[in-house]
Amino acid sequence: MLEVIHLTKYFIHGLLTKNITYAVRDVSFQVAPGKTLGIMGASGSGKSTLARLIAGLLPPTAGQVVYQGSSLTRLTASQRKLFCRKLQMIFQHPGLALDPRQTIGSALLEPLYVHKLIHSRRQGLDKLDKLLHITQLSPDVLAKYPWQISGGQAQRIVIARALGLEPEVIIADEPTAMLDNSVQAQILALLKTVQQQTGLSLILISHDPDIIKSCADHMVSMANGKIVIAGLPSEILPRSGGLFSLRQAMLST
Ligand SMILES: Nc1ncnc2c1ncn2[C@@H]1O[C@H](COP(=O)(O)OP(=O)(O)OP(=O)(O)O)[C@@H](O)[C@H]1O
Repeated sequence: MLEVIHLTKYFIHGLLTKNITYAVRDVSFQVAPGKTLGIMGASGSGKSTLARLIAGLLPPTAGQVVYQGSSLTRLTASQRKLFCRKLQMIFQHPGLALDPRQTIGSALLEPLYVHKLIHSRRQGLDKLDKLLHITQLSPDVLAKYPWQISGGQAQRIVIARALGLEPEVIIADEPTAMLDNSVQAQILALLKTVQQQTGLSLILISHDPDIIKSCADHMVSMANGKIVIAGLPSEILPRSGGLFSLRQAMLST
């Protein structure tokens, strides 16, 4: 269980007069294993700052993130390393998450060695096989560089790299914002399938009500750093009247 308890983050800026921006204010929620929490909100409402706080990439001004009963701020160095493996983040621009000088194969293998999840070339190849299978990528992608693949393939690779570390929580910050509708549906269906197979918790940040309605079990909506609405997406979000039904597209992938 992941718990966010009265989390607050403000930034102080300005040289002569100190200005304070409250990016996240007194935010609390829980995400159970196997469940998806959707986070919506306009630009600047605090979604990405909240994601970075949960991932431990930013220290909170107040409040805490508790994972499996332990507060992030009180983890020992080895617990922290394990938490960094168990919580993975996926961002909007998969291309930026991949080093242009590194082949895809090497990008997938490196974190497995760093976290000592593989100890030999044979184990590495077996693991790569499994990851390519789960993310429906062809083996010839392994020899390519990030600039030789499509945006959809790049996001699958980023997901494969995250899954290789056997995460229990994934925070996906607008993971499909740069992709066209059909690829978007494939990537979301992939995340859903993996969640059903592994029971991981998913925090899905999106400004798109169709995505939240199709994927999230619960949702919160943020404004000015605060949660202003929380509940079931089906009760909070209006019916989709669009021509493109994301749920149908996801089911047909
Ligand atoms: N490092 C920082 N220093 C100062 N202010 C910051 C910093 N990071 C974020 N902010 C401010 O905090 C507020 C929330 O920003 P944040 O990026 O979390 O919003 P967001 O909802 O993710 O926006 P978007 O959807 O555009 O990515 C904004 O007013 C932003 O300018």
